[in-house]
Amino acid sequence: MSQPRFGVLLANLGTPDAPTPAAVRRYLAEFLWDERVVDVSRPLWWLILHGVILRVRPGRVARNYAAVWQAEGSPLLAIGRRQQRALAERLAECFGETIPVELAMTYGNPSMERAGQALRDAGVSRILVLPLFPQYSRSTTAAVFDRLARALKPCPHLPELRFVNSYHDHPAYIEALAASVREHWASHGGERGRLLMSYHGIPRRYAESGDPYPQQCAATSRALAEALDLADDAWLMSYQSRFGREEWLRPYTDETLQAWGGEGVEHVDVISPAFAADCLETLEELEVENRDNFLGAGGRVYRYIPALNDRADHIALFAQLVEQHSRGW
Ligand SMILES: C=CC1=C(C)c2cc3[nH]c(cc4nc(cc5[nH]c(cc1n2)c(C)c5CCC(=O)O)C(CCC(=O)O)=C4C)c(C)c3C=C
Ligand SMILES: [Fe+2]
Ligand SMILES: [Fe+2]
Repeated sequence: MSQPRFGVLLANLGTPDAPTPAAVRRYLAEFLWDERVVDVSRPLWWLILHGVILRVRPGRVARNYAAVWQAEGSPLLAIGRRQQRALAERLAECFGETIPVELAMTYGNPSMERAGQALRDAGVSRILVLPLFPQYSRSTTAAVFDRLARALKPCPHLPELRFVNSYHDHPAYIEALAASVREHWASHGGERGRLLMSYHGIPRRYAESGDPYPQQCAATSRALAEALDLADDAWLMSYQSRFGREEWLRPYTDETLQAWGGEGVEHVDVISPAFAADCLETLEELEVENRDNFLGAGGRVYRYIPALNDRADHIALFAQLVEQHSRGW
C-alpha cells in the first residue's frame, strides 16, 4: 500500500461519554482544569473546582445532556463522525486518492492519542490539523494545539504539521451560513425575523489581553449580514454561555432576547456561527433556555437555525481549507 500524501485531523472541543453525573464530572474536571480555558491561579482554582463546581454542576448539566442525547450518543460526537466520513469521501473525490481523516477531541474521547495513532497506522507522516472553530480563541484553538503537542510527546519522530488558525472570513464559510439562513426563511414561507447571531462567549479579560475572538466574530457577522443584504436594524451579534462571575463579552444573548421580547420584537431567528456542530450549547441553551427567555418576555416567534453540521456546503468548505493548506505536500 502506498503512503498517503498527508492526513487530516479534525479537532473539536469534547463532550462527556454519557449523560450521567459521573461522566460529566470526569469531562468537566479535565476541561475546566485547562489553563487555556480558566487561567485562575492553580491552588485557588483547584479548591473552587473540586470544592464547589464539580460537586454542584455535573448533576444539573447531566440532565441537560440527557435531554439532547441521541441514539448515536452526544450530538457533538455523532455530528463529528458524520463530518469525518463525509470529508474523507469528498477528499477522495477531489484528490483522486485516499486522504485519511481522523476526529479528535481536546477533552475526553476520541482522544488526540488515539487519532494520532490511527493516522500513524495509516502511514501518515504529514498532518493537517483543522480545529472546528471558525473564530480563533486561546480557549479553543490554542487548547487544540497544546493537547496535540502533549499527545505527540512520546513520539520520537514527529510528523510534519500544519495548523489552520481560523476561517472566520472564508468566502465558502460565509456563503454556507448565508445559504442556511436563506433555506430557513424559505422553509417558513419566506417569513423573516430579526436575526440574532449568537456566539459562545469568553471572559472580556481574554479579549483585552490579545485574544482576537471578538474581532473575528464581528468580521463573520458583518460578512454574513452583507451576504444576506440585511439592513443594520435587521440583525445583531451577541455572546452566550457565560460561566463564573467575571464580565464576559457583551451583549449577552439571554439579556438581548429578554429585552427584545419586552420591547415588542415579535419574531427572532437565531444562528450560532461559532459552532461547527450542534451541541449542548445550541440544542439546549439556544433551542430551549433562550426560547423561554424571549417568549417569556413577550416575543411571539422564536426559531433556531441549525449549525452547518454535515451540510454538503460545509463539507465542501472543509475540503477547500484542506486543499488550500496542503499545497506543496
Ligand atoms: C469556563 C470557561 C469557558 C470558556 C472560556 C469557553 C469557551 C468556548 N467554548 C466553546 C465551545 C463549546 N463549549 C461547550 C461547553 C462548555 N463550555 C464551558 C465553558 C467555557 N467555554 C462549559 C463549562 C461547557 C460544558 C457544559 C456546561 O457545563 O455548561 C461546548 C459543548 C460541548 C458538548 O458536549 O455539547 C462547545 C462546543 C467555544 C467556541 C468557546 C470560545 C470561543
Ligand atoms: Fe464552552
Ligand atoms: Fe451552556
